[in-house]
Amino acid sequence: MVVTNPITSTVVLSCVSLYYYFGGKLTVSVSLLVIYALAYDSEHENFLSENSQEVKSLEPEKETKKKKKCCGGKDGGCCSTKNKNGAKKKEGCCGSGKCAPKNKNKSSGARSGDSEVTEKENEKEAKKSEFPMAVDFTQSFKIKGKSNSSELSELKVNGNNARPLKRFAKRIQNKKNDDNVEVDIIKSAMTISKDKLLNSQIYIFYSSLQGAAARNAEKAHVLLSESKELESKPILMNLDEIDDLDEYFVNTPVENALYIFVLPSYDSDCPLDYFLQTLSENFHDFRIDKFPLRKLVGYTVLGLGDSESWPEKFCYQAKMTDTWISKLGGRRIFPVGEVCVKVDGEDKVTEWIDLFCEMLKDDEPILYEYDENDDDYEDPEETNENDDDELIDLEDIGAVNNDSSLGIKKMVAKDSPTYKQLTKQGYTIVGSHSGVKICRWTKSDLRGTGSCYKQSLFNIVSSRCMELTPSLACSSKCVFCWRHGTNPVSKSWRWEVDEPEYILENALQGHYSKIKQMRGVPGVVAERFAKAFKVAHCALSLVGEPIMYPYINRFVELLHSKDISSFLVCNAQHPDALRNLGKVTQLYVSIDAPTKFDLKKVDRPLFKDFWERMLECLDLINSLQSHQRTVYRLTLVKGFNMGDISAYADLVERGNPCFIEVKGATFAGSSTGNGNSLTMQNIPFYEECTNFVKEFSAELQRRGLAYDVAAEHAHSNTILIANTKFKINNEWHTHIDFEKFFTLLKSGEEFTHLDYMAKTPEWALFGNGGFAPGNTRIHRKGKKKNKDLINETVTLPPLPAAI
Ligand SMILES: Cc1cc2nc3c(=O)[nH]c(=O)nc-3n(C[C@H](O)[C@H](O)[C@H](O)COP(=O)(O)O)c2cc1C
Ligand code: SF4
Repeated sequence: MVVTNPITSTVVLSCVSLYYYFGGKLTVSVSLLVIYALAYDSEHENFLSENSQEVKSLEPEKETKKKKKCCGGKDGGCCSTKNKNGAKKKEGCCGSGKCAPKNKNKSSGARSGDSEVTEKENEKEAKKSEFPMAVDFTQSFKIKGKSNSSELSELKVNGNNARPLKRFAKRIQNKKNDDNVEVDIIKSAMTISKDKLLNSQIYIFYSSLQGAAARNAEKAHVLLSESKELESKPILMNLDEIDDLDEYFVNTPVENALYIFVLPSYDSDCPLDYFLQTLSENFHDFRIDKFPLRKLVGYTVLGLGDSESWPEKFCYQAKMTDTWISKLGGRRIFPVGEVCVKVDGEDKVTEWIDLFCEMLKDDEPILYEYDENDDDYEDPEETNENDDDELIDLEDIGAVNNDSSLGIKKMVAKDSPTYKQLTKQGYTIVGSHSGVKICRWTKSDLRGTGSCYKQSLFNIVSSRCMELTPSLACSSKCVFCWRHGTNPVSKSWRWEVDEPEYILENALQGHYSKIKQMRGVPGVVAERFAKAFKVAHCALSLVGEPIMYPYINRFVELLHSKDISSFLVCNAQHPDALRNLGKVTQLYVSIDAPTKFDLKKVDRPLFKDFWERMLECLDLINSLQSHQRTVYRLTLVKGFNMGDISAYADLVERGNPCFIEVKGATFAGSSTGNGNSLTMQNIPFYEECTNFVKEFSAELQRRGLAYDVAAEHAHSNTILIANTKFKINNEWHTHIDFEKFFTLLKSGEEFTHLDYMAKTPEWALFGNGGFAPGNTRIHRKGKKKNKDLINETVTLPPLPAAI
């Protein structure tokens, strides 16, 4: 029996309850039911009889119920209710008010002949109706906007909504991030204008009291006038003779103007004061466009001064000019030159002008802003979101590649997600398996704010260092790796191989192109910038395992033939490659943990016999490769590998390296996606690193091993323990004499690490901080100063960001 009337349902339920209550006294219940039915019937005619009819006509009723729902048709769909005879009783549309014809026909034969007039009446009636209209709420859960059939089918096919919906959201997020990245790139790396710099009209402004600036401005004028590539002859102008400075510094004389300033500095009254005052006033004058000089194609400043007599105010007015022109919207297209007329002479001016002329021909994008924080580590969120969707573990690909039917593949093909990911992170992918990336220390050194720790420990100048790997693939997945496993992993080489010549040529090109982009960044030191175009060192590390590259020896030889020193870092997992390695300037072995158990935890190596492999490598360091300058690199991760000093000492005893470089890990964000669960708690403080090193050194000495703490670079939590054979006459010689290295190499004679060492400077010795003189230390906002590091630190006033 089907009971639909709510009152009836209540009565029946009551009866059943009473039946049970009275212990199955059916008679009582039935009598109560009959009494109620009689009473109800007298009030509602034929209640029982009508209900019995309803039961009989079950199928038509079903249809009636169905039609009470919104038809969900186009234009809002039609809603209708019918009376018990099946005739139209009430009608309403939940959307536009139009009834979809399909449903009209279906609902009843009586509807087929309805006229438009009737429809309108019905609409009115529906509006008057007190009953709520039926609404299909399933529509509310559909994804808004343009439907994407593939997304929807993905949702359907999967069956489990959680995962695809997450992926869907992720992709939307990716899209958003991609857009942001694009905007940022456009903002920070835009070229000056659509026109080439060579098509611009150059104005050379100078101011001079004693003639030096006038002479050098004239020199620039002559050199630029001789250039056949410049479309217009440059114009030379004495700032002090311009009647109305606004003609040039509020308005611009022509549309394609490019300004060069050749300026002295005077700490006493001079005409330049008026010029600088005018610029400052213009900047603060609310009636003037805030950035009037954005109309310029670009500008640059060459300062002349005297660094001996005015070290504190060296070229300060040239720097002020740079600041104001930039504040007024000018785009710096070349680093500010600072020439000391006493020390450098006028050759340096010529050098600056020559390089400037070279740069005019370049279409390379120019960075106008540079945030050092960008280089520290990638945004973990950004990296993580692609972990499971896009990045492919190349070990797995390797397995696929073993299928001979597929042939040898490229390690990182141009159209692969890994390629996209790595280039997004700033890598220049060279060929199919090498990468080059300008390191943050290179940028920092270019800006005069300090080199990396390898300068204090070994004499590497960061602005002349290229960071490169000939193998983006690695055989470990270290927890502290700043790539978060975005690089390919594999135990052995399974890919196409590029020739060393090709890699080096293109890597240098990629490196120089990134250096060029730095020419507009505030603070770039022109002299370092010029020298950066002659790479002197190559750090073969970056990401991946360089020693896996089959032609690593040929590659290193090629570097040396160009007077580029080689610093090769290996992960101690490839003893065969290490056995065959030729001479390198310095050979690193990463010792990421002192015990088998810890090493597995930290490095997550792919090899099952990883521990035996490492020990074999250490034996090689102590035998076949003992002629090399060998370094153990320890990366300290709190809670992972800082405990067992005695076990570390065992490894030192085994390999007997020249140096032990101890470095606190840097936080590269944590990522659960690839098992990297590091947090800031795992990053040791400098004091913890120094304590570790002192204990370590004491343990080595206790065993009769000749090691002691030698140098440091406190800024990057790095300390060097050296074998005391590098202490000559009680003075540490941990630095490298590069000239000597190349001379020895070219001589063809055999030589060892003891033949090209150089004295460690005072500032680099342990306890002195290791911050190289000639640089300005900048403390980042919010970063607590370490009381041990207060020597030679200056906090610079913020430079205006160029527009
Ligand atoms: C009185 C005086 C003050 C100076 N003040 C500075 C100074 O503050 N900073 C600086 O770098 N050079 C300073 N210099 C050096 C000049 O800037 C330098 O000699 C410059 O080449 C002069 O250019 P000019 O011959 O075109 O006037 C000063 C020189 C003099 C004579
Ligand atoms: S040695 Fe390494 S950290 Fe230092 S500048 Fe070169 S690439 Fe950068």
